[in-house]
Amino acid sequence: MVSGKKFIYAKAFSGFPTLDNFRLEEFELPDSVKDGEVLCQAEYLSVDPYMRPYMSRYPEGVLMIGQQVARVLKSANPKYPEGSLVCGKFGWATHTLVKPEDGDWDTIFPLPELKGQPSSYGLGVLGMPGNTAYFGLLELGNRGSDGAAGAVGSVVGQIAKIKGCKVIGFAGTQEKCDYLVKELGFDFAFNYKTDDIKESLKKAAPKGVDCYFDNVGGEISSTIIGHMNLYGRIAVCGSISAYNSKNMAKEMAPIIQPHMIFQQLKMEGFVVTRWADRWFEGIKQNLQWIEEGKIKYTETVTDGFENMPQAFFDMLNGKNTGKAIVKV
Ligand SMILES: NC(=O)C1=CN([C@@H]2O[C@H](COP(=O)(O)OP(=O)(O)OC[C@H]3O[C@@H](n4cnc5c(N)ncnc54)[C@H](OP(=O)(O)O)[C@@H]3O)[C@@H](O)[C@H]2O)C=CC1
Ligand SMILES: CCCCCC(=O)/C=C/[C@H]1[C@H](O)CC(=O)[C@@H]1CCCCCCC(=O)O
Repeated sequence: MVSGKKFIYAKAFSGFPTLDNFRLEEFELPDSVKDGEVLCQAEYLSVDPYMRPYMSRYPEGVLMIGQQVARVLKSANPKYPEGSLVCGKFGWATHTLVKPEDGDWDTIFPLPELKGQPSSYGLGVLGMPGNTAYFGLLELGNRGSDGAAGAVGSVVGQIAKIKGCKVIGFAGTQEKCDYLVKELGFDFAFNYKTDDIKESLKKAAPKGVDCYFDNVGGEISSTIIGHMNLYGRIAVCGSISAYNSKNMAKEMAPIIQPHMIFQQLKMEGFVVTRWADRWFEGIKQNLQWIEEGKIKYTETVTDGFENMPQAFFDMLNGKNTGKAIVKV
């Protein structure tokens, strides 16, 4: 018998996740596939911030959610030949039997041609996080990012540079700040754990901030918003500063409304799937920028499927630079 492994969401998250929240199980793989079915084997799995807040929508006992790049092991579906690579929302599992339906690209789609870039980039700059940066920035905002050294923020800042903006990033270590400025070409990067946000902004943006790409929420965001110029724009992408809170709805941050009113700011939240119909445009453009050397990208790779929870904790703790990935 050949078996696969999967992580079950065993106990609801409360505060920062722990090993108790997960249970590793084995399951039997089918010997063959039926008409239309595909059996996939994970090669790379993604650990993302959304997994922490999104799991509150699910009961205990379900498979942990998530996306992966997988190889087709067995196929009875001509769109997914054996040996080809797919991107699948298959959860934290080493193997997945799926029957792709027409139009259900959200569950599985063939990994696009990445022209020699690592297939794992399909979970990062050439996938959901890269598209979040591309559409979120170009459709809703511009310039300035926090959570800047991660999968989304690192691309946001580089696209903003491509578009001729002055870019300021915030990240949690001096090494990440050095990486943003020296490697990625940000104009300024500050350590939000040690630098005073107001003083940093006075130095880097003495005339104020026009646009803000918000990945973190909370006090830092309120401070940045308080430094924004007339008619400034805020793209609200995430609020990771509160994802591990026991009660996110009760988190307190300085009130932003007076500044929003007097500076007549425009703030808009988004989920990247809003641009599902343009998904491959984002991937194609980010790939072109990588090939032209205009976007640089890095990953923090954890080896071993069994280490999925640890990789998840590490990402939430800021141990990753660029995209946090698990290699099976
Ligand atoms: N709206 C949408 O459609 C999407 C939204 N998102 C959001 O974008 C944000 C970034 O995601 P992604 O790039 O994948 O993740 P990252 O690769 O940036 O990883 C998460 C990072 O967040 C930082 N972080 C952790 N805790 C805090 C905190 N309390 N305050 C500030 N920073 C913190 C850490 O870096 P550090 O060392 O700097 O602290 C960590 O490395 C998240 O909020 C996510 O939910 C992502 C995809 C789609
Ligand atoms: C307060 C929570 C904000 C979370 C913001 C965020 O990170 C959103 C990420 C989504 C993105 O917009 C598109 C996605 O793919 C991310 C979420 C995917 C959830 C899938 C859940 C279903 C499943 O896999 O079973």
